[in-house]
Amino acid sequence: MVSSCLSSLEHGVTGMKHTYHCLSFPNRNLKDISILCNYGHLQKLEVPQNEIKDLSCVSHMPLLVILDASRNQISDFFGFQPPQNLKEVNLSHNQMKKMKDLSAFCCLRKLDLDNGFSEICGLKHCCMLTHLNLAHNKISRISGLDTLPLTHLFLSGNQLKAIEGLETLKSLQVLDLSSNRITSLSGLQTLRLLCRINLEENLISDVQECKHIRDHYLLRELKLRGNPVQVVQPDYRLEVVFLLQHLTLLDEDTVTVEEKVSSVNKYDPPMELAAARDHMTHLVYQMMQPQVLYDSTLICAASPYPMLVLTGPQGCGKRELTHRLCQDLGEYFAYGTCHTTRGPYYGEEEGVDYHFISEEEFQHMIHMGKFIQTIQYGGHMYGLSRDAIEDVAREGLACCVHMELEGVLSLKKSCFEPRYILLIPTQVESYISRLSSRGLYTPAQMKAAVSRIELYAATNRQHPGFFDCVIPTNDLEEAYQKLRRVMNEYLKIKQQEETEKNNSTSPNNTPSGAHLSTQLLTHVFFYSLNQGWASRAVSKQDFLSYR
Ligand SMILES: Nc1ncnc2c1ncn2[C@@H]1O[C@H](COP(=O)(O)OP(=O)(O)OP(=O)(O)O)[C@@H](O)[C@H]1O
Repeated sequence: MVSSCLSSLEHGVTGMKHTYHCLSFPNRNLKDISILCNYGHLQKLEVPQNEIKDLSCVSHMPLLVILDASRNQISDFFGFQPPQNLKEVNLSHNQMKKMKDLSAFCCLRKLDLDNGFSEICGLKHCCMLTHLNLAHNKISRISGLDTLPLTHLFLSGNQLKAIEGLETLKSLQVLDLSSNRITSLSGLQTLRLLCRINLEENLISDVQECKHIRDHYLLRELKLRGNPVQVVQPDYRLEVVFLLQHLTLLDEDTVTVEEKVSSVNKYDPPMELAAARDHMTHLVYQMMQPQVLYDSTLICAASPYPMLVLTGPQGCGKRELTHRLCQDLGEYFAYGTCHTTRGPYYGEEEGVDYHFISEEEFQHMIHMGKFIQTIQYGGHMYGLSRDAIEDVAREGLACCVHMELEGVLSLKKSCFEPRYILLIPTQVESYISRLSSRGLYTPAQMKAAVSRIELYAATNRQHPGFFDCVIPTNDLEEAYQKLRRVMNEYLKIKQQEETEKNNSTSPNNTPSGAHLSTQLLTHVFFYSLNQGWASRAVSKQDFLSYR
């Protein structure tokens, strides 16, 4: 058969048989190709899809570079003398059962062995092997590949349960592990050059597994179709796109710019967007409630209700300063108690530091339209309720609260127009030692808090006027004195004290009158702030109309 093939091939070809460099006989029912022993100059031999059992003729082809004998009946693994330059061998779909030592084939670059092996071995000295196809075998553990310079590895259709033994394959670019029983992507972390991964038809059920390949900046194509994760996680695609921002193809579908934007907006929205959403949520829930007629405490067309917000990174001292200010200037300010889902720290009191409530209660309050703003911080919810402000306002006082930047952004969207004081640590070391001396935070929490200093600083730099005043908090006592000075100045406290002293002899000076005067000055303070810090007297009628 071969000879008839060859003679038909030779027919019309000039030159001698030894001049052939390439012979190709696919699917010709060839059984015996021993005649090819005479073709010593062959560089490429392609005899796929025949019935060949013996490849010993290859021993007579010292110049052979490419051999394709796939889909035959060969059972003898590499049963020929190694041609010195043999680079590509395809012996897939034959009847070989066991791999054997290929040290003599050290020039191999590409090897296809899609057979029935249960163990990988014998490749240790193939120090040029870059492409290896071991698909459709019975391999349950990857081993013996760690010394190879592989760039392409195909192990689909095996019995792998875990990705192990690949850690050292730092040159790997394309990896096919489809149709196995893999549950985790752990083991791929070190393979930073990967640009294509096929994990179809496995047992991956958690999208967070993608975190193992999150830093693979060259990764462009990922296939995860046929894994439980697609069923279990309804937003699977968006979540994968969020975790792997560099992907261009997911499950063979192009990852669009719109998908990338939606995924970021969903899983890590920019602060402004989160604040807008927060504001919208509370507004909508509030509007969905049966109409409540709030007393006019918080509503005044002429000027907004006075509020003071101390903001800054966690543990910078803003809470202590807020409490102290409300204590010292109790005739002007009262503490607006927020709600939180975190449990009380040692020494914290219900209603004093926070209203400590459960997650369900918090959600219920959101749905009842109770909050002005909320944030999630450190895994807990925090929120400022309208009632908390109302309680203070009813006392005729200005509400003083402390909050993180996200809360400020949300509050700025509301009808309230507080004054914002930024308290910022400028000496990181002393900030860290203050945080650790509280004994409340894990190193990760402290790291997160420290990283937010720059967030505040950048906001202050990039948005002049965003904060009304900035006070460094390296030394809390100094910070408080500065805060008091600012407040005294705003409130014209000296001037008021003198006025009160002068009036103390006046028969008309009733206690309620004094209280009113305090309220009036509070109002003056905020009114003047609204007018660009210009001091201005406000008439009693003005004040009463505000009340
Ligand atoms: N309603 C709110 N909106 C936004 N941020 C808030 C709100 N209530 C509290 N926060 C802030 O959430 C952060 C965490 O509060 P928490 O009381 O758990 O922290 P802390 O460790 O005691 O730190 P701090 O001393 O700064 O309050 C703090 O920065 C706090 O100011």
